[in-house]
Amino acid sequence: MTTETTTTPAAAPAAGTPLLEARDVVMRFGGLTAVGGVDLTVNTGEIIGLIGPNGAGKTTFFNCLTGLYVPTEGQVRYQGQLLPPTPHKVTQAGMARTFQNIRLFHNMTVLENVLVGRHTRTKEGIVSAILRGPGYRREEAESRAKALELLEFVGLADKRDMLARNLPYGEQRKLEIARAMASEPGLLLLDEPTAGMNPQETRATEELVFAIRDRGMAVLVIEHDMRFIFNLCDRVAVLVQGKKLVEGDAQTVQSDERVIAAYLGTPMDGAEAGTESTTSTEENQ
Ligand SMILES: Nc1ncnc2c1ncn2[C@@H]1O[C@H](COP(=O)(O)OP(=O)(O)OP(=O)(O)O)[C@@H](O)[C@H]1O
Repeated sequence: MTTETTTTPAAAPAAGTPLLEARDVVMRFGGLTAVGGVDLTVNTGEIIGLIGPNGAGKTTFFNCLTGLYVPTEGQVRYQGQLLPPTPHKVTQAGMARTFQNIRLFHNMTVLENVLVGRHTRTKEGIVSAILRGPGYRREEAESRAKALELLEFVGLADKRDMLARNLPYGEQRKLEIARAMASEPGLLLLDEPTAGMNPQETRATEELVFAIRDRGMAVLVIEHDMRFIFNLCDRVAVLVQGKKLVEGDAQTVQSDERVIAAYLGTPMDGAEAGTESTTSTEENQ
C-alpha cells in the first residue's frame, strides 16, 4: 500500500545543461546581509567550488539552496523548477547535501545511516511497513542492496555493522557522503568535506568526488583547502562579504588580484586560505 507520495526524479538531463540556477539570492538576518545577491549556475557533469573567507556567506548560501532557509530575495531553480520550501522536498527533487558539522545518527550502524538516506526514494508507507507486506519487503531489499553498494563505493563496506560514532572522523565524513548519495541526487552539495582530515584523507576525498561525478552527479563544494579546490573544480566562485567577487576556472581565480588580496594571499602559498578554523561550530550549519 502506498500511503505517501514521492517525487519521481526527473530523467537525467543531457550533459552540460543547467541543473541548479540561483538568481540574485539575498539572505538577511535582521540588519545583517549574509548573502547579498548571488547568482550561480551548476550544470550537469560539473564540479563547482565555492570559496571565501570565514563569514563570507558560503554556508548561508548553501542553506538557501537546500531549503533550510527561504531566501529573503531571489530565486533558486533545480532542473527549471522553483525550489521547494523544505529540505525534505529539496532532497526529493534531486539535491542532497552534507554538513560542515557532521550530522550522523551516532547510535545507529553505518549501514542504518545510509538506509535513512534512502527514505526519500521509498514509496511504501507506514501501514505497509507495519504489516511487512511484499511491496515493503521488496523495497527494503532494494534499499539494502543500494546502501551496501554505496558503502562499497566510499570504502566502508567492511564497517557496515559498526556504530557510526565509533568511526574515525574522516570515515564519518565519507559516511555522510554515502548517506547523501543514497537519495540518488542529481546534485550533491558538500560543505567542507575535508575539514579535520589529514592530507592523505584529503587526497582520497578528491578521488572520491571525481568518482561521484563519474557516476553522473554534479557536485557543488565549499572548502577552505585550496589545493583540493583547484585540483578538483571546473569552476570556482569566490564569495566575499556575501557577494560574488569572481567566478572562473582555477587559473582565472588564482591569478585574480582581488581574490589574492581578499582571500588567498600569495597564490597556493599553503593548503588553506583565509580561515581561522575549518571546523567551526556555528549555529547555522
Ligand atoms: N542564523 C543566523 N543568524 C544571524 N546571523 C547569521 C546566521 N547564520 C549566519 N549568520 C551570519 O552570516 C554571515 C555569513 O555566515 P556563514 O556561516 O554563511 O559564512 P561562511 O562563509 O560559511 O563562513 P565559514 O567559512 O566560517 O563557515 C556571518 O556574519 C554569520 O555570523
